[in-house]
This record gives sequence, structure tokens and C-alpha cells, in this order.
Amino acid sequence: MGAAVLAARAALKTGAGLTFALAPKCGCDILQISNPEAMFIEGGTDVIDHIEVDENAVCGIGPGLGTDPKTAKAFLAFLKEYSQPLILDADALNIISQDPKNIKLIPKESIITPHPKEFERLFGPTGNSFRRVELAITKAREHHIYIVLKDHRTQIISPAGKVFYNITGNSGLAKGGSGDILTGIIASFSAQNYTPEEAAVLGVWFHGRAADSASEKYSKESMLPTDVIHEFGNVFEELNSLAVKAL
Ligand SMILES: NC(=O)C1=CN([C@@H]2O[C@H](COP(=O)(O)OP(=O)(O)OC[C@H]3O[C@@H](n4cnc5c(N)ncnc54)[C@H](OP(=O)(O)O)[C@@H]3O)[C@@H](O)[C@H]2O)[C@@H](O)CC1
Ligand SMILES: Nc1ncnc2c1ncn2[C@@H]1O[C@H](COP(=O)(O)OP(=O)(O)O)[C@@H](O)[C@H]1O
Ligand SMILES: [Mg+2]
Repeated sequence: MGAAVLAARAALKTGAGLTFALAPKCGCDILQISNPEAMFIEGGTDVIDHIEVDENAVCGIGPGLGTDPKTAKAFLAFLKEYSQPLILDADALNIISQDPKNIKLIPKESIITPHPKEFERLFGPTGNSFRRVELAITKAREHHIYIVLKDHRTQIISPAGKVFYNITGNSGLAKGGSGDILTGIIASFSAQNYTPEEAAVLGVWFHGRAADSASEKYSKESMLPTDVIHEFGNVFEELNSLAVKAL
């Protein structure tokens, strides 16, 4: 449930208007106590076995989803019905990887955020990071999706084949939960009507910038994903002051 808590909190703290967290009933207390601002949607008892969301909502799916066969069935059924762009990470990608045919179910304009292993599970091994980017360009074009190739220097690949290379962030992010907050950030920016390219590029930059601010305060060793979330306000202040100077 930690992953769901972190993703929901990151969305709440980056400007999303109304945030919902879908989880099994057993996670309700944890989610409501840690994130009272997020509304709970029950998606099962012990594991997620049904996914129903408003077509007007922007959905980030994967952190803490699990890969139970009932969850996999429910998620694939959801993908077959749902046509709006999604933000897909973690176990959403792991479920899709179970059968290469599932990749076609990802709605166009969706953003996927695989770490190197998740990328390999989806599209196969590549040997080195240069080949990985080449394959990502091919796959982003083929499936008309945005691929956020998470790494120590994350790259964002657009369906048109544009590659953005991010330079914010540091090794203090190499901890469980860092990717989960990125999913929340990108989903939140997408819900605020940024284009998928803007949401992915700004989201990755923002995540790294907050991590740089956290590492200055707490050190790379001691900083936690929760500390990164605490720095979001400072990053917005920085962006606002840059916007004022630009006027
Ligand atoms: N606090 C919580 O509740 C948290 C919950 N979480 C939730 O857990 C679920 C599973 O997600 P996960 O990423 O932990 O597992 P999974 O994708 O199966 O990876 C396992 C193997 O993949 C590899 N690998 C991993 N990272 C890599 C990298 N950067 N670069 C390269 N390889 C990498 C590595 O393989 P190895 O090094 O052994 O070859 C590793 O052994 C998911 O729902 C997620 O949201 C987590 O987000 C953590 C915080
Ligand atoms: N050494 C590093 N330097 C900079 N960023 C890193 C480093 N290691 C990991 N990250 C970032 O941390 C996040 C890790 O995501 P992920 O592997 O999905 O973690 P988790 O699933 O545990 O939350 C990604 O955004 C990645 O770019
Ligand atoms: Mg992850």
C-alpha cells in the first residue's frame, strides 16, 4: 500500500484538484489515514478485482497494483474498455508484459514510465542504454505512446521520435518509492491539461529538482521519497519566481 500512498500524495501535492485512490478494501484505512484529502474507491476486498473510473478522470495506474491473476484480469478488461490516455507504471507494465499482444491495448497518447527492467520485460533486452533508447524510439512511434525511460539520467521519448534528456535528480532517488511519486506527479500534471509531452517532461524535471533540493537538506543517503514530496512547494516557488522574472 506504500506505493499507492506515495503516488496519491505526490498527485495531491502537485496541484491535482480532486484525487481518488483506488485500492482493495483492506487498504482503505491506510490510505485514508495517510492521505485524508484523497477519496477512496474500493476495487476489491484483498486484491484489486475490478477497476471502474470516470472517463473524465486522468488515471495513473500501477504503483502497488499487484500482479494477482484476478488483478491482471481486471486490469486487462479495463484496458479493453478504456480509450483515454493513461499513465502506466510498475505492476500495470508488469501485467502488460505477460503477453506481448497486450501492448496494443495501451491507449494512444498514454505515458508509460518503465525502469530498465520493466522496459526489458515489455520490449525485450537491448544490451546497453543507447540501444534501449533506439528501441524506445521505435516502440513509441509504433504504439503512439510517450516512453519515460527511467534511469539515473531519465529520457523521455515522444511518438514523433523526439528525445528529451533530463539532468535533474541524484542517486538519493535510488530508493523504493521514488518511481511511485513520479507517477503521481505526471498524472497530476496531465489532469491540469498539460499535453502528454509537457506532463512527462515537466514531471521528470520537477521530480529531479525536488530530489536535488531534498539531498541538499538531508543528504543523498538520508533523503526519502517522502522528503522529496516535502520539497515540491519550494520547486513551485522557484518556477513562479522564474515566471515573474520572465514577464
Ligand atoms: N513502498 C512501497 O510500497 C513500494 C512498492 N513498490 C511496488 O512494488 C511493486 C513491484 O515493483 P518493483 O519495482 O519493486 O519490483 P519489480 O519491477 O518486480 O523489480 C524487481 C526487479 O527489477 C529490477 N529492477 C528494479 N529496479 C530497477 C532499476 N531501476 N534498474 C534495473 N533493474 C531494476 C531488479 O532486478 P535485478 O536487479 O534483480 O536484476 C529487481 O530485482 C510495484 O507495485 C511497485 O509499485 C515499489 O515501487 C517500491 C516501493
Ligand atoms: N542514481 C540515480 N540518479 C538519479 N535518479 C535516479 C537514480 N536511481 C533512480 N533514480 C530515479 O528514481 C526513480 C526510481 O523509479 P523506480 O525504479 O520505478 O522505483 P520504485 O518502483 O521503487 O518507486 C526513477 O525516477 C529514476 O529515474
Ligand atoms: Mg517503480
